[in-house]
Amino acid sequence: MSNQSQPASANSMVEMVMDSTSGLQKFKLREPKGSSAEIFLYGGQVTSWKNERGEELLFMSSKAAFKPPNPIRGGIAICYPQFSNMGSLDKHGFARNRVWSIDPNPSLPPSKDNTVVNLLLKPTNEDMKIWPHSFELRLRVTLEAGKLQLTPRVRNTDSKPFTFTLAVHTYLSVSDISDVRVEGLETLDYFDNLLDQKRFTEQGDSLTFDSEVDRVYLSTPASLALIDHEKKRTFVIRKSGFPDAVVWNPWDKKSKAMVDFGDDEYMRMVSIEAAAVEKPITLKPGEEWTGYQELEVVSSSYFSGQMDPVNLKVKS
Ligand SMILES: O=P(O)(O)OC[C@H]1O[C@H](O)[C@H](O)[C@@H](O)[C@@H]1O
Repeated sequence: MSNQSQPASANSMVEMVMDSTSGLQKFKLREPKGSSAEIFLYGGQVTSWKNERGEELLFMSSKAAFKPPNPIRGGIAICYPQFSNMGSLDKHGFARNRVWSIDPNPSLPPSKDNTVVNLLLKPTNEDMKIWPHSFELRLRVTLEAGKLQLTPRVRNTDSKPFTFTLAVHTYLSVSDISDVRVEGLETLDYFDNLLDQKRFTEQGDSLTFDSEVDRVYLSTPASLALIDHEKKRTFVIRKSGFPDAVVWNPWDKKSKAMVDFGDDEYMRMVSIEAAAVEKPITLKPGEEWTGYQELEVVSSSYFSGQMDPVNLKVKS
């Protein structure tokens, strides 16, 4: 068995277990300070990230179907090789509907504490029929105290170039959608998926929610922040390799239309996704692309909406 099933250090642990409810295989990670994460081989999907007090930081729907070939409604999914309906494939591509494997050759330097899982997805013959490009999609998930890091990589193992879009579809858990704000998107242009992907410019000081939101923000900064007033908690989303950021909340009507989502669950989640959407990525044979998304959770007492997400300081 891979060394990923062994204790990584004295107090950190990576083990592979069978999820008793779904019968699917998953990794359980625990780092020395006591925070934990779970990653399913199905979809390469992160389904849980808990702080050291055992509080869940990601949103997972109570109606999520852990039954292939359905995508899992919540956690963090990799949308590849197509974001949303921007191509001929089913929405968000097929990576989230496939069983990934353990990456035998992650070829990345080991991380400090080593609470890491390395996954790999290669196309099947069936996949090649709908998307005829040979690739290796890797995902490294690293858990540190207060931080969850995802490093997706795509290698072209074909003899001709191919082009893809990719998003790290992250459902963050919030106390009340009406009481949170996203900072870092001010003055940016976005495509509004609710208005035929027309381009607009963000006018507000920060993004708040009082109706359905489904936007692709363009040329976004390396850090964004989601401030949860009631929980006095801030998620900092740091990213590289991803120029865009998708922000999504289905609100009440769409929630009712989704079979794997509770009618009121939109109140307790917001999806913020590091994404490469506006300018699809082209890889020549042998080339590799690397992206990175880090989530950090910090306690916050910022009520002014004036936080600088890069430095985690209140702007003067
Ligand atoms: O229902 P799903 O296929 O999982 O997609 C859920 C959502 O994902 C993204 O955030 C898109 O921008 C939305 O348009 C979509 O509704």
